Amino acid sequence: MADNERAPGREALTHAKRVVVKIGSSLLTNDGRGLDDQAIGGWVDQVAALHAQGLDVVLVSSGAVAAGIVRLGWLSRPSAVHELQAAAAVGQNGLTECYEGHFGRHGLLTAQILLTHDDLSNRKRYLNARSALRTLVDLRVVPVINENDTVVTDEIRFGDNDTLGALVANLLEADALVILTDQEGLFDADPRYHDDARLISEGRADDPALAAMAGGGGALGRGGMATKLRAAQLASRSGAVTVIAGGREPGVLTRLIGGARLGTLLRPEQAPMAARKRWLAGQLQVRGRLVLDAGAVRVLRDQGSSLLPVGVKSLSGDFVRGEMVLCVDEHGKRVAKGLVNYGADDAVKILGRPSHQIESILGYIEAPELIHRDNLVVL
Ligand SMILES: Nc1ncnc2c1ncn2[C@@H]1O[C@H](COP(=O)(O)OP(=O)(O)O)[C@@H](O)[C@H]1O
Ligand SMILES: N[C@@H](CCC(=O)OP(=O)(O)O)C(=O)O
Repeated sequence: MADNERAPGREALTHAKRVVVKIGSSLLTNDGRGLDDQAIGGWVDQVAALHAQGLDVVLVSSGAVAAGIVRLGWLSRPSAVHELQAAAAVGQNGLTECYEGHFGRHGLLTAQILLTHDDLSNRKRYLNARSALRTLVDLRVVPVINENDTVVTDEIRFGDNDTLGALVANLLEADALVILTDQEGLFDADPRYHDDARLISEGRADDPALAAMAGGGGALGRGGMATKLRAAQLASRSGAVTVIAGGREPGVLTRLIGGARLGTLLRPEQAPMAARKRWLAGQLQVRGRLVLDAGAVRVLRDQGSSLLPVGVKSLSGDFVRGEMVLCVDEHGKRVAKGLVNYGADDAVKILGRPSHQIESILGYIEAPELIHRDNLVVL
C-alpha cells in the first residue's frame, strides 16, 4: 500500500494481529446470478497476502442460500423454511468448493465451520467451538464460517451474518471485525434512497445517533446497516474495532490493514468485558422479562450488584432456573440480561420480598439473588 494512504486514527487496524472478515450476500452472488467466482478469488488473494504478513484471518461468508437458489434453477427466493434449508445445503457446497479452490492457489488450507445460535448459547458447545476455532487458527488454517442454515428455523437463527461475525470476533478475541458489503460504508442515510447521503468515516460503535441512520438490507442481504451497527457494538465488547467497507473497492482488505481511510471505522469506547459476560451479552434469545424498580436499576448500573427479588416489580414469560431473562425498567427500557436462579413459577412468589423470606415462602432457598452478578450483564 502507498504510504500516503496511511491515515491517522487507523492504528487499530495497522496494529491488528487477528482479524475476522465478513463478506455479505449482497457481494457474493453476482446480483443473484450465482457465486461471483472472480470477486471471491480477489478477496481470497487479499486474505492470503495478510496471512503471509503473519495475521490470523478468519472468514465469515454468507451466500449459501443465494447460491443454492441459482444452482437449483429457482427464479426467486422461496419463503418456505424447508426450501430455504434445501437451498442452503446445495449452495454451501458451492461456497466451500469456491473458497477451497482459491485458497489452494496460495497453498492455504481452509476449514468449513457451520454454526447455529444454539452452538453459541450452550456454554459447553460454545467453549468447544472456541477451542476448535483457536486450534485451526494456530494451525494457520483459514476457517470459513457460515450459519448452519439447513438445521435452523426462524426462531433460533442469527439470520444475518453480521451478528455471527461479531460473535466470532468475540470468540477469538480478534482485534478487528471487517464487514464487507455493497456500499462503501455507513452513510448518514440509506444511499439507495438518498443521492446526497454522505459517508461516515468514523464513529463510536455504541453511538445511538449512528444507529438511527442505519436502515434495512437490500434484495440479497438480510440485515442492512442496522445489523452491522449492532454487530459493531457486540464486537466492541471484546475490544474489537469494526470497519464497514465496500467489498468491490480494489484491494480493500490489504489497504484497510495498511491504514487507508476507507469505509466506516467504529471504535469500542468501553473497556473489554470478561469472556463470560461477553457470552451472556451475545445471547439473542430470552425466555422472560423482569420489570425492575428504580432502585434496582440504579444498583445494577452503578454498582454492578446482583439482582435481588426485592427490586423486581413484575415478571412475564415461562422460564426455568438457569435460563436467560431480560431486565427492563418501569418504562420498558432494556437494563440488563442474566441467568435466573429461580423458575418463573417460584420467582413470581418472591417478587418484592427481602431475600431472608425466600425459604419460608418457597420451602427452600437456591440463592439470595434472583440473578447473581456473575451471571448478569448490564446493557
Ligand atoms: N445508512 C446506510 N448507509 C449505507 N447503507 C445502508 C444504510 N441504511 C441501509 N443501507 C443498506 O444496507 C445494505 C447493505 O446491507 P445488506 O443488504 O444486508 O448486505 P450484506 O449482505 O452485505 O450484509 C445496502 O445495500 C444499503 O442499501
Ligand atoms: N447464512 C446465509 C446468509 C445470511 C445473509 O445473507 O446475511 P448477510 O450477508 O449479513 O446479509 C447464507 O449463507 O445464505
